[in-house]
Amino acid sequence: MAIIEVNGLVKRYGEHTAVNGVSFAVEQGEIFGILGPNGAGKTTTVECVEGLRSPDGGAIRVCGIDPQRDSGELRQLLGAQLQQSELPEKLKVREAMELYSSFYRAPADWRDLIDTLGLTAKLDTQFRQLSGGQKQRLSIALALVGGPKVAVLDELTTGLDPQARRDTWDLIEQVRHRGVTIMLVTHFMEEAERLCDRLAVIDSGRLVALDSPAGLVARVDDRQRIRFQPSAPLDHAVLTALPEVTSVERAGSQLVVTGTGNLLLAVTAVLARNQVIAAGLRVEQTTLDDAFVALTGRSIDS
Ligand SMILES: Nc1ncnc2c1ncn2[C@@H]1O[C@H](COP(=O)(O)OP(=O)(O)OP(=O)(O)O)[C@@H](O)[C@H]1O
Repeated sequence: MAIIEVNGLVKRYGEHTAVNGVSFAVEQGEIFGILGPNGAGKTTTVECVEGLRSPDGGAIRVCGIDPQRDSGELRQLLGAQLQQSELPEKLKVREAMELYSSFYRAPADWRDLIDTLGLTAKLDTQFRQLSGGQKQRLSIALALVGGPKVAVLDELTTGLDPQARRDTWDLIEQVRHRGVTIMLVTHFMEEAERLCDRLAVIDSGRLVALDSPAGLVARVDDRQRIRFQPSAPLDHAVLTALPEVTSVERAGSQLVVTGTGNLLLAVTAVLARNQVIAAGLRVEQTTLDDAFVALTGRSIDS
């Protein structure tokens, strides 16, 4: 069952069309990622879903509710991660949880949530005295305190160190196991690959692909890359002549051979016939990064 439906969403800022006809449906219990480079229209899309921005075209439903028409009801169903700057510096963790849970008809047990998030020892700590990771975890707790059916998390792990990032991913898995549908905005490939069931890839306001991370990679092709240092000069033509090989490039002292099928076997057989040893040989599969470049024509960081 679709819990979020976005159909032909258009949002303009003056002359600039930030979101241009984006459609997708998020199923109940999914972790659904919105992936795209800076300025792609990800935040604008989720802000329309959250009812914070009014669309210029298209339709949105969250649990059957129009976010613009019934924002009061939406607040009870949808938990959004706050931007950190939205909390007063002197507010204590306990006060924040009590205040936010008072906004909801059927709030979750906030002590339980704080415990799961590892913040129990910080209940009497002011917001300004929390570390970056603790602030981030508090913002997740506040997104979940209303016992929402849907949680929208924007740039969940930006600014966290690698360990805190991994801990946050584990936490999001736990939240999903509580039955919450999660919409996650990210520009971290590893996060998208590790957490999301499906990804909407957005570029310049348009949806360019919608699939599982593995599906996106498979969609690009089954290209592989082999990297090695030849022990003796090798005529590239002996490799390019192979039907499995699509290209041979030199990278410093290494050769990078790209191709499909049983590339490794074909290349190593040719090397053996030519009495060339492949030092430091590595096989690299297509990654989500490669898929992103193939889909959008650029790297996510560019
Ligand atoms: N309030 C606004 N007024 C005018 N233009 C805006 C406004 N908010 C966003 N934009 C523009 O709309 C486009 C999409 O912005 P949006 O914040 O949705 O992108 P994003 O994919 O979330 O980017 P980022 O990853 O950098 O947060 C950008 O070109 C941005 O400059």
